Amino acid sequence: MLMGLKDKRQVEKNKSFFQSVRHAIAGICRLILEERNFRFDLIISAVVLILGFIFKINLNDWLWLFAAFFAVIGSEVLNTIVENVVDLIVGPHYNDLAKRAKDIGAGGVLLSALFATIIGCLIFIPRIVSLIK
Ligand SMILES: Nc1ncnc2c1ncn2[C@@H]1O[C@H](COP(=O)(O)OP(=O)(O)OP(=O)(O)O)[C@@H](O)[C@H]1O
Repeated sequence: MLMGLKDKRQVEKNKSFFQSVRHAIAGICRLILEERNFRFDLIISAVVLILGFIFKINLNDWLWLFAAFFAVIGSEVLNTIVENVVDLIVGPHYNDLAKRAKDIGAGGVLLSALFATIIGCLIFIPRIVSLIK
């Protein structure tokens, strides 16, 4: 009980590799439970994964899909960090620099989503077209 409480309010460095991993997993759980956009990205990724199996795409296409997937996830993680740090600093007050930082973070996510959409279209549209023909 005391250990758990101590762990919850820990501010010093992690003492072991397993403690680092435990905190990293807690971070991933937070992303899934608290970030709607992150959940949306995971659902889209699952759909694309299923499409990849259905169309039997090749290794090169899989590599591009994973690159796109991690680009979106990575930018979503960075955006969430920016949002949290900005909220920590300015709190619930309007601030021009806060708006600037959050809008730029959101812009990064949008750009990576655009990159992922282009990759998805380049991989799947020709296959869907040849299926229809
Ligand atoms: N403290 C602030 N000062 C000025 N503008 C702000 C502030 N907080 C939020 N905003 C504006 O509101 C927008 C949304 O805020 P925030 O990113 O916190 O919400 P969100 O719903 O978590 O966003 P997302 O859809 O990216 O998850 C920001 O992009 C920014 O334009």
